[in-house]
Amino acid sequence: MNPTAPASATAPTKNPASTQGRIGVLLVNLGTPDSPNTSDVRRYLNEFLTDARVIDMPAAMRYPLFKGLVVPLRAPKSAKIYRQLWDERGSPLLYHGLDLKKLVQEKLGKDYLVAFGMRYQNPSIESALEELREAAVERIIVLPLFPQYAAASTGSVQEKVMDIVSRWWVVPSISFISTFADDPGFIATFAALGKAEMDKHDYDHVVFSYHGIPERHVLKGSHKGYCKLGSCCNHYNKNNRYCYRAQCFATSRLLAEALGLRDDQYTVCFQSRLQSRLRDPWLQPYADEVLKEMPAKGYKNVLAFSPAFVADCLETTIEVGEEFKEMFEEAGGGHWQLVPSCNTHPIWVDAVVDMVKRN
Ligand SMILES: C=CC1=C(C)c2cc3[nH]c(cc4nc(cc5[nH]c(cc1n2)c(C)c5CCC(=O)O)C(CCC(=O)O)=C4C)c(C)c3C=C
Ligand SMILES: [Fe+2]
Ligand SMILES: [Fe+2]
Repeated sequence: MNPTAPASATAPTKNPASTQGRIGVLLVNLGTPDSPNTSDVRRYLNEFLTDARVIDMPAAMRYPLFKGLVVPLRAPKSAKIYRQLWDERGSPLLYHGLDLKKLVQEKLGKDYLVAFGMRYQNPSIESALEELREAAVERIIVLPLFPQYAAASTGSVQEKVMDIVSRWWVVPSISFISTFADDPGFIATFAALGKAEMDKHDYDHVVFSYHGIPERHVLKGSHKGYCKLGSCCNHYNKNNRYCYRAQCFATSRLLAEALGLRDDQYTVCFQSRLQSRLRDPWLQPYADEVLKEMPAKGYKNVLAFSPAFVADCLETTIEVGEEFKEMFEEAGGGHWQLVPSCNTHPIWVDAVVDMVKRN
């Protein structure tokens, strides 16, 4: 060592500034078309239904079948329903997401930067992640806005995020909130929304209708073959934490408890199955079949929750709120009411903030 050399040449300069930056929060929902025009709906469905986590068949079959056949046939029909959904602010899934982002940012304050992206279409996950990268966030917490983990929803978001970030030269620390099926704040939000409806009307039965997925998807994710799609899903534990069916049952039990419902006062069912010629079974019972049988069982006034969604969208407002209502009334039912989703309910905003801070 040269004793005459200045200390600064050999020792690193002291850096008084901390390396600590803001924490990035990425909220992600599924996605929606840019407009309800058939061409935009077609582009959305093409991206959605060629995702290998949604349609889990070899690409050589998936592309010709879905891009070539299913989507061209489905797009005009879906566009018609999307036109029914669209309001002056556009697609509810999008504007509720952007509103939530703003409110969560306000509550989290300047130590956090909150971004919002969609798995399919816009704003893209790429653009949201780029916003966080530009701001040199210290780490990223990803919250896919699906209460119950499914490979087709949460898993797809995770894969997309990891794919993008893995191509960055500097890969930041990153963590995922993979399920919040039993989160107390999430349950408290739906309980409050449900109670508000129960105060307005007397109901003889409650329905918890979840987005369906193929049974195969559940079994593929079963830990060491634990899930048999039977009574195993009635208990939510470390062996089936990511079993979609067990999570839906756990959410329902907790909601029923919060609403003071006995076991015989509610029914769990699964909606929105994609009818395919392959006729693969989806999670059952199917919601449309369940609700048509209700009037004959004496359930004339039914309150319907859709707790697989934290924002109103096509699947809640149109499918449960309008199509199911019509089917129920045609089957002899009296009053059918959809409980609105969490959207920007203050308890939900606090729940998201809590989940982020706990992570
Ligand atoms: C709750 C999370 C969701 C899971 C799990 C999920 C699985 C899944 N979905 C399809 C097919 C379609 N879903 C569609 C709409 C849609 N799906 C979700 C969420 C989940 N899907 C949302 C939030 C929405 C609504 C988006 C909106 O813009 O409002 C559609 C498009 C509508 C239509 O044409 O009917 C399709 C198709 C499959 C095949 C699947 C699992 C394998
Ligand atoms: Fe879906
Ligand atoms: Fe299970």
